[in-house]
Amino acid sequence: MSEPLVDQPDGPDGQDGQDALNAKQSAHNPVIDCQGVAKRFSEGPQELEVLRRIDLRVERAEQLAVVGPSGSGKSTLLHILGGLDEPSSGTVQIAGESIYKLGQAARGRLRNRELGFVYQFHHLLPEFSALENVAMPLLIRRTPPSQSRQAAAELLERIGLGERLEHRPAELSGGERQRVAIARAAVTRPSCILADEPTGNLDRQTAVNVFELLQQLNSELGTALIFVTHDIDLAQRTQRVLRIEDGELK
Ligand SMILES: Nc1ncnc2c1ncn2[C@@H]1O[C@H](COP(=O)(O)OP(=O)(O)OP(=O)(O)O)[C@@H](O)[C@H]1O
Repeated sequence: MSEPLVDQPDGPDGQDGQDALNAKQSAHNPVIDCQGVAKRFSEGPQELEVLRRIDLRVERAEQLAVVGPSGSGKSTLLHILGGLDEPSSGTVQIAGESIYKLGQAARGRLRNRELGFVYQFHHLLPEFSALENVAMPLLIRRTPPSQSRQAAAELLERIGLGERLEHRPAELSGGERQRVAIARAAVTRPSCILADEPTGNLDRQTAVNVFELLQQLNSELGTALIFVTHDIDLAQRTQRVLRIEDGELK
């Protein structure tokens, strides 16, 4: 996947004001509304239909898990919902805006405003400290550096990493790295965090801790959560569990 983890700023001056207006107007829409989505991949002469007839509304502050066998299309669905991979057909609205009708720059801004992403592997920048990694999405939005660092420090302290601000990823445990990655996704106060097997690489207790952090952000900040997982126990602890089977949501 070639999309950056955090979107680069672009667009003419004055765009920030337009984006703020859009954000205000869209606050009453579902976070994500996906209708009639299908996804086909071409494999030489053959076509692989991974998803078909997917209808899904994710409301503000909702939490849901997506489960299904390996290769059933969970990650593909998450990428489509997150504006990272265009569906073959169907529509995806994020905060009321049809993301795939937008150009790349506006699409990036909408993603940056509304969504945060967490992956199985943390994808933190190795040469930067935990604090700098978490501040990065704010700096990219042109938030002043002192304000970005303060917001990052406050969030890291809130999630129990106040003693690790200056540590680089290599100096953190696997669970700590993943918590930093979650803080990076949450620091912009997105409407929704899309998490693709965020606990897949962790031991049981660390996985539970990381999952509970996502739930804490959901309840304290009202951030909706879409959680792709193979872990049925954790999935059952979310409000709603969706299963992908034969390319459809059950
Ligand atoms: N870019 C692509 N080109 C061709 N086929 C693809 C592409 N991306 C995914 N696929 C295929 O789509 C199917 C679904 O893949 P996906 O990664 O969404 O499954 P998944 O449910 O997330 O699997 P896992 O649980 O193993 O991570 C697989 O058969 C995969 O090979």
